[in-house]
Amino acid sequence: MKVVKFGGSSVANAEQISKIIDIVVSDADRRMVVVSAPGKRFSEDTKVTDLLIALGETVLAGDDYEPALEEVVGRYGEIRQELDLPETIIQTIRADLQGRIENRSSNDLQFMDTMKASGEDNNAKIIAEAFIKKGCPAKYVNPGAAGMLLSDEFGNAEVLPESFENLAKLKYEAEIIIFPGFFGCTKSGEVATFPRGGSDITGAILAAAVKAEVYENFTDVDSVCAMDPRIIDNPPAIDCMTYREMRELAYAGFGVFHDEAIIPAVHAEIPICIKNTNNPSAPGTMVVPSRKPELGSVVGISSADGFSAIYIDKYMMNREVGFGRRLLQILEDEGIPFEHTPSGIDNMSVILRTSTLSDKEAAVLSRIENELDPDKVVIDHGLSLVMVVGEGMHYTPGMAAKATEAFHASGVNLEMINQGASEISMMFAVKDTDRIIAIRSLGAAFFG
Ligand SMILES: Nc1ncnc2c1ncn2[C@@H]1O[C@H](COP(=O)(O)OP(=O)(O)O)[C@@H](O)[C@H]1O
Ligand SMILES: N[C@@H](CC(=O)OP(=O)(O)O)C(=O)O
Repeated sequence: MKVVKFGGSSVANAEQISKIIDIVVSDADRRMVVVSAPGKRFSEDTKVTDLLIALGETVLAGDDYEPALEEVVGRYGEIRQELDLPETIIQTIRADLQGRIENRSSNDLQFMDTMKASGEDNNAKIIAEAFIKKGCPAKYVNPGAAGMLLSDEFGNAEVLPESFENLAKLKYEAEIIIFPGFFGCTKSGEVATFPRGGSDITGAILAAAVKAEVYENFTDVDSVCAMDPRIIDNPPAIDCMTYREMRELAYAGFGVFHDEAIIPAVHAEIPICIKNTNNPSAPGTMVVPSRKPELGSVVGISSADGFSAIYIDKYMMNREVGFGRRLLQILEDEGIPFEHTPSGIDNMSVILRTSTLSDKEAAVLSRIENELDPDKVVIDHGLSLVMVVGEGMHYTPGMAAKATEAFHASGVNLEMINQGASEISMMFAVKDTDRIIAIRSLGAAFFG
């Protein structure tokens, strides 16, 4: 059995939906289909999830939400018309959205999740109808009813372990399952969503639950590229990579696959194949537990902006037992996760996502000053992380030198390096303004 996930670009309009039906019916093993909400039909278009966020925010602001609601309904209306499905579907979708608004929770985050989740939920219902109309027995399955249980961190939920056993039962269904991605429900029955891009996570959970032979993730590129194709023209394609490589690259900027979607696949050892809905015969990129890399080879280079660094200097820090723990405790108390902590004998830095600091920055600074008595503490913003990743980098001398020479030659100032924490990656922090040039210079150094 194969679990297949189609991203927003693959289900953005009737033409794309017709392609996904052909892809599914062309292989009898493709029994479970996870779908996203309609994505962008052209580059300046707006994803339905973003329209739903705008609708939810209009409702919360107490403004007239009818135009925003009609814009969402209009997107489904166009799909329905082109697929020649009954008009009643659109009335049902409008009533569904009205119901979500009228019965809204007093918890704004939970309400927003209910609105966001409707994107995939209503699309899955339409797509199931489209399969049936083409004579292919298919069935919409509601994630909550099927036992996709999530934590109650609305907008950032995680799967609960019992979900896997609940969802395993779906493999006995006779029809092709059409399963909306991106959401599930909490133990108390409230809708909760994964982080943005989370339909990839739904697909991986289902694949692990039913012990699929492969998790096929269909998107709009032939393969994962060694660098973001939006930054570099014609980057090399990746035929095969490991879970670890994909996780590291996805975590820092490879938008093509969600980094958290790797975990369920790793646990169940399900290979992932990333393929193109617009060119399904292309082999795609395989993501597998292990591979034999060429020594010294790099598989990919990714980058992401939106990071900050806390720099702390304190003479004799190395003698102060518990300094690091107390620093991290302050972040824990404030609910701030950290990404990297490079340290020296008298200094320690913590890299974190700027969005997680938000309004807590002053409190964090004052606690560090009062509780850790540093010689100096500063918080720097506007940083990007650049990751160079490859199983082949392990035990290969000269990899960092090659990267720093490339930075030097292109005038990129390095703010921080973290090498060795992970044996398959090097992390470089640079100013946001240097990110693109940093990627291009590394690309030239490692891929020619
Ligand atoms: N390293 C990469 N390789 C391929 N595509 C990438 C990479 N980094 C970013 N992308 C972008 O990811 C896009 C596909 O991801 P996404 O928009 O989430 O697709 P979907 O609509 O299928 O969910 C591609 O169109 C491409 O622009
Ligand atoms: N629709 C959701 C979830 C998702 O995974 O979408 P996509 O497959 O278009 O990345 C989002 O936009 O975040």
